[in-house]
Amino acid sequence: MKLGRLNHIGVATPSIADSIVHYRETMGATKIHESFDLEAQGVKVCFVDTPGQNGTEGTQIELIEPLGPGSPLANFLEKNPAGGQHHICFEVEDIEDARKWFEEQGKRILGTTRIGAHGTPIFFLHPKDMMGQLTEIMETPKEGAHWSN
Ligand SMILES: CC[C@@H](C(=O)O)C(=O)SCCNC(=O)CCNC(=O)[C@H](O)C(C)(C)COP(=O)(O)OP(=O)(O)OC[C@H]1O[C@@H](n2cnc3c(N)ncnc32)[C@H](O)[C@@H]1OP(=O)(O)O
Ligand SMILES: [Co+2]
Repeated sequence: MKLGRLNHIGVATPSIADSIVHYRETMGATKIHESFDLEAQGVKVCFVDTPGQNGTEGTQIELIEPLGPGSPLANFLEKNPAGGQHHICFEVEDIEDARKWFEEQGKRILGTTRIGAHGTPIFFLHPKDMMGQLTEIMETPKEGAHWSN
């Protein structure tokens, strides 16, 4: 498996509305997308784009707020009521190859491969197996490709 670009940093927040004000007014972000509900993942999502430099592609902050009972963010926000950095997400060319790569190393994969907020397949790796970092792996978006659960 070859590691691809950093797609996003997931930031848990008790209020996307408050976080938008923070990113716009304190951080000077100019490209903040409309938020949307991702019920299957138990989160409300809002992307904040950060521009690239010297020809490199920028990346995104993925603001996530709990949605509904049993959200995967519930415990995290209980421990960190103000929110904070929750996960990092890297792209890979082939999600099944990546899954095998991590499985062969004995890393715990959290649940199934499913469709994430960017419309491509994703899976999560347990933070305790990943140097303390909850890690999301996502297949690189490809023109014309369409995935569904
Ligand atoms: C927007 C959609 C999608 C996308 O397309 O980008 C997303 O990003 S969705 C993001 C939200 N979804 C997920 O996080 C799914 C995967 N997460 C999980 O399966 C669980 O949240 C978890 C990581 C297994 C934690 O489960 P939980 O029930 O909350 O367990 P604990 O609180 O007991 O935690 C166990 C242990 O792990 C530490 N921990 C928990 N979360 C994190 C974290 N985000 N980063 C680092 N460490 C984390 C926690 O502190 C516990 O450690 P100890 O206290 O030492 O036991
Ligand atoms: Co994510």
